[in-house]
Amino acid sequence: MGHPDQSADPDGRAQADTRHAPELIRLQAVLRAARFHGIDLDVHDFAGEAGQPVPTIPALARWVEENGGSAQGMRLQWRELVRLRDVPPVVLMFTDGSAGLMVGVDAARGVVWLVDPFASADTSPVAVDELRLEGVWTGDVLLVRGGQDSASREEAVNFTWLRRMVLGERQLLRDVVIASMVISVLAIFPPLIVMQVIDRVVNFHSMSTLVSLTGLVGVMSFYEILLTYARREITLVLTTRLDTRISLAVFDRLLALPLEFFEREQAGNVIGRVSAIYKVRQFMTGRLLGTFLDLFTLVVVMPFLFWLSTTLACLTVVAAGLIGVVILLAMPAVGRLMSRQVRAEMERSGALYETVAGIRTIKTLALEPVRREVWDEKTASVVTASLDAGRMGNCVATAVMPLDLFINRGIILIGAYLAITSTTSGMEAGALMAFTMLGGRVASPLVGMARLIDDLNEVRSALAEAGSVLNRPTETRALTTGLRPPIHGALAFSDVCFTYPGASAPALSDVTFSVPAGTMLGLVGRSGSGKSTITRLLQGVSRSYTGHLRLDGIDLREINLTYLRRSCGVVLQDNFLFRGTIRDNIIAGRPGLTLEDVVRAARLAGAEEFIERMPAGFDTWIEEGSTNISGGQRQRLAIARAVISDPKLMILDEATSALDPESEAVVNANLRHLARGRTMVIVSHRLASLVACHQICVMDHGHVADIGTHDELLARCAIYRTLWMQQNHPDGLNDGNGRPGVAHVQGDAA
Ligand SMILES: Nc1ncnc2c1ncn2[C@@H]1O[C@H](COP(=O)(O)OP(=O)(O)OP(=O)(O)O)[C@@H](O)[C@H]1O
Repeated sequence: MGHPDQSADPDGRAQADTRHAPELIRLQAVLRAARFHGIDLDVHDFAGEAGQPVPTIPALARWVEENGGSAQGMRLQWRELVRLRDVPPVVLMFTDGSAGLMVGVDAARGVVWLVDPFASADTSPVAVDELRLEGVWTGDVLLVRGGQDSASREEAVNFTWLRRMVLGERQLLRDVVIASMVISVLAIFPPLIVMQVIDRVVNFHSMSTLVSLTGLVGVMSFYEILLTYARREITLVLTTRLDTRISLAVFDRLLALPLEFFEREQAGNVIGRVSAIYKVRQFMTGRLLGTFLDLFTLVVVMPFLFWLSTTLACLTVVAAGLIGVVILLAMPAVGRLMSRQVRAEMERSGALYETVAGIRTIKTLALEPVRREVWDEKTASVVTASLDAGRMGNCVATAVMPLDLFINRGIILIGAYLAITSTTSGMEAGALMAFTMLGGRVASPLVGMARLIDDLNEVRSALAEAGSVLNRPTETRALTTGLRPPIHGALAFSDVCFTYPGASAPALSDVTFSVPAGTMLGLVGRSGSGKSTITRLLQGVSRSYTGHLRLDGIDLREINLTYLRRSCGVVLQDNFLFRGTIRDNIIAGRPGLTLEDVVRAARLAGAEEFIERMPAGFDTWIEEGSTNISGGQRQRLAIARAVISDPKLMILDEATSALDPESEAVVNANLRHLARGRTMVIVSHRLASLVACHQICVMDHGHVADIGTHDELLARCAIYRTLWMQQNHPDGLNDGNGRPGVAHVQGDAA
């Protein structure tokens, strides 16, 4: 975290405030550049890359893009930098991990004008020349641009979307096309040379012609090798870049889908359908590009074929055309079989995912035979579908084979016949050889085009599958727009009603209560009474409720969703820890947090003591599925992760329910420290852990049955009393306050 004393530095960083860590200066620079375009960024929304101490350009660009802007990283030389004359603030990355804002260029004087990202708006920029800048500048810049068209972020995933993705790589496409065209032209020469060898060298025993032809062959082969290498290399880069583009876009879209969607859909199914997009990518850069490039060969070779022999050229075209017709006729049937195969494969991968995800339950309940049966069934469907599709393909290939053989062999015979019989055709042995060498090249693009249309069926179904997930309404708008008020934590529900999509009964009906800032609210009630639903509404997971839900007087739906979720610390019953160190898990990619913050959060969560006992302390590695730590330790780490950003609102939904009594006691004891200065909403089945809450809200069938302190509820709420007695006096004895025992109360509650 060391930061050079920039006040002593005469360059552009001179103004940078020594109180800020370099990475914060970098974030602030991007934040100011974005503000110039009316994009409001929040440093807390920035998600750094694991293992990167300073914000990287891709992570910064993603931050801007997630908030509705667009950003592009570039590596520039000084002379290129001074050409960026009329662009708004440009972020220059510095070697120490900080950054500067370039607000102007004076090419005549050879200086750029820099400002310190933290300086006030009226601070004058500093002029920095090439020499001074080069001492600190990495050469990287980030260009931030204004409001990315939100429509393009929400654009449907279909052929137009894919075309836009592919055309995004225009330059590489152009290079591949040029290389292919030259290769196509070069392809004419070998047959020409063969023609010359046979007609001139062999027939006339001309050694000198052979020598010159050998030289020519050598030179051309060299160029062909070079060009083919270049084309392969460019195609490789093109494919990889396209893969990256598509991956990023698809993943962004997937993350923007609301949680409700993932809860409804089977995870394996979602993965299978989204992965279908790669079939499409494969098609675009494989078959489609290949056939497109082959077409150049066709354009170049065709006239040459007609020049060699019109009759043979016509016969070749007719045969290739017939192949195309056969394929087109078979296409609908093949298409249907292909879709069936795609669907069967997706269902099988869904079953595989489900088995791996639920392996613990499968093993514990000895469900292996059942899962095996499901797998066998799905595999059988895949096998049948692939066999059917394969057989159909085989039939088509066999049907076109005679035509294919005709092009490759029959043409030689007809050519030979023409050469022997016709005095006018003028076809010589060399020309016939050349023709047969080139004839195959004409057939393959024509056949390829027909197959292409055939493949389109498969691609269309794959794209439709991916689209059925990715084209659902996202929460992007809510995530990137809305207010970001300072949060104190006062909650108010008034007449809130909510029904889950597809459910017949409402989960919440006319819920009205309020929670003053900085107090603790306990939520109790029988299973299914709506407790978790209340916490979901608070986190903005479900937003289709009626009535009003206000946070500090502001309607929750007006608050930026990302900001709201970041401002809320949430601990659930089963918290997922990522593979990585304890420190990484607690920081969870939030910028600007130090080890001291991690230690403070761990202390608050009661986790410090057990972490320190671990061999590597905060650098202890957590395995996948947190198998190397206990349930209680995992919960405490989850609490530390939730409190590290000091949220003013915390939600604990059955956070201690799965813990043993000792771990629960430790966590509960810490809750009191934790609660200081924050609003806490605690859902718990164990009423004893809620006694200290300022208010306890008793839910019953989606209604608020009562709300009050523990003592008030014990005195007046039958449901609460029943639950309390069941947990604390299960023998049905009087609770010692002269209140009735459980048997009596149950009658009451009914
Ligand atoms: N994703 C969902 N889709 C449809 N209905 C749901 C969904 N989640 C919950 N419900 C229904 O909404 C009602 C309230 O559920 P909720 O999870 O809020 O209850 P709860 O009081 O938290 O229960 P528990 O104590 O068992 O966690 C229940 O009837 C439940 O069946």
